[in-house]
Amino acid sequence: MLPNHRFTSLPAYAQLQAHYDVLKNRHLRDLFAEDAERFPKFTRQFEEILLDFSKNRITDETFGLLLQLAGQAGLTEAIGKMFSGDKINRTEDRAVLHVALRNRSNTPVLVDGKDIMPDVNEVLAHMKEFSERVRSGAWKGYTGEAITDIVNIGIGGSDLGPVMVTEALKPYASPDLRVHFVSNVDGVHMYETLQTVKPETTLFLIASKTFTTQETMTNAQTARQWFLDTAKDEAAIAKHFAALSTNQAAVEKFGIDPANMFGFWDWVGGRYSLWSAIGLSIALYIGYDKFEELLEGGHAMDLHFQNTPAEQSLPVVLALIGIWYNNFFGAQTEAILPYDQYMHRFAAYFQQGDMESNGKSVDRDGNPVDWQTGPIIWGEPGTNGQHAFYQLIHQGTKLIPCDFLAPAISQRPIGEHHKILLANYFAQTEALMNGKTADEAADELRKAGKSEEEISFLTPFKEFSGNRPTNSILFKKLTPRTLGSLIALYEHKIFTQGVIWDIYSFDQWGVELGKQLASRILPELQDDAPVTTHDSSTNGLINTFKKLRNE
Ligand SMILES: O=P(O)(O)OC[C@H]1O[C@@H](O)[C@H](O)[C@@H](O)[C@@H]1O
Repeated sequence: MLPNHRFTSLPAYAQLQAHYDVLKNRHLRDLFAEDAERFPKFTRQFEEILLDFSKNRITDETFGLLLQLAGQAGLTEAIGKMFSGDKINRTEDRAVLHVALRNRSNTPVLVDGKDIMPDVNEVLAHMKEFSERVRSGAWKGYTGEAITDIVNIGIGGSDLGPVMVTEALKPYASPDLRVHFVSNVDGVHMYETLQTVKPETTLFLIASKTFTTQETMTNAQTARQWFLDTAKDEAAIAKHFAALSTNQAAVEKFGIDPANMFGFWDWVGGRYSLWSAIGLSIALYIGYDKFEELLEGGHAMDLHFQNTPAEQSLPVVLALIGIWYNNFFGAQTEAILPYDQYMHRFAAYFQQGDMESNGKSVDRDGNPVDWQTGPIIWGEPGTNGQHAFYQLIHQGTKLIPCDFLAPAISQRPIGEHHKILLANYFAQTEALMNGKTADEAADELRKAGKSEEEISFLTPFKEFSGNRPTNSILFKKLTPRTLGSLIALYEHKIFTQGVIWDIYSFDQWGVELGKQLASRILPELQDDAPVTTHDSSTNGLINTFKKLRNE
């Protein structure tokens, strides 16, 4: 169990509050002018990843106080508890051990006194053997043809991680194997996917920790039926369906051969499960060796998080900077902006990772919090975002801390593209920091030949306040190892913030109510009788739906 504390009662909280009152009016331009050492002081390196957090509204004092906050919240102890298999997911009475899935050191990890590493290694060996057979063409479909298409059917954590990673690591993929993801229960998603594949050469992965999720089970049944419409023989299912799950009984009931089941455990949270059997689509797509490199990258970041003092730890730094804006500046959101097209689902992945983990409003004692917890996470790849929503980041009324991520080496070096991309990457954080003063804006207008009257009208619109904070994460190349480290970096950032905010980051009760109500409503949609069992809005909507579908 994690020790409880009131976030706002930590001594450093009050000190930070007082410090904020002084610092809130300081401009980053001045902080840089006063301190030539900001870059060396506020950068941290991990392998081929550089984190520059110097363009944040912090001083040495701020950073020192934030570190004290982490210390007072018992971060070191909490990290120890997670890695040692303590049941820190208290409301579900579970350990939190996605780190064991990528524990390449293979040191024993105990849950209820039993070392779980042999089980982890056994599933990995199964994934290796299976993915190698499929990729080499040794695994045959029911007509004797090799597999050309993988369809992963899953949702939430059983979808977003594999989608994000297979997109990010596309350059490592086999040209002979396509991978598709069906998540939405909207039949359109399944329909469109099935248009592009053939039953004889398709392997379906039914990815569900619980194997009860309505969307996934519905999609899986549809896929099964579609397959049997052609194959005609239930025995053929064994060659075309595999299950990634913790629920063996439900897998068998569905009709999947237990030999094609890849298990994992209740101590793997859905949104932390891409490292588990849920990552089978990744192993199939990029090959098991590359999947292992991804695990190694995650593990290297785990060791860094465990063994590095807080002030040197990249995840801790990211977490503290986030808390500074979230809890003192009142920022509501954080943008994740990768300057790498292959990372186009990275922000979407961490929408679940962060918002499902830290979107909580009771503390670990069950009392309502009176401080802000998890931020709204959003983002799109640069440079697309620049031409869409950056206007608001530069000149809007909201403070939006941003993470800018970019590789030094492109996976696809074509002409001048990467230099242009990176010029934009560097320019944006510089612009957000410095802004443009009214004098600078007026000078530019004067040089462009505008009249004094035009200059005085236009200047306020052309002025940029600047002082808008960013982190820059610059890495050498988006390899499987680096991606693994980047994912683990954000995972541990989320963990650190949850510890400091005194909330439980590894349950997700907030998703249950909607599920319950949907299962109550579904039978009501079976006929056309008007419903009266809900509030007037819900009744009205359901009854309008029933009318519209029959017109
Ligand atoms: O893998 P399962 O059991 O089908 O669950 C899928 C998703 O279901 C959602 O309800 C949960 O909020 C997610 O955390 C989870 O990843």
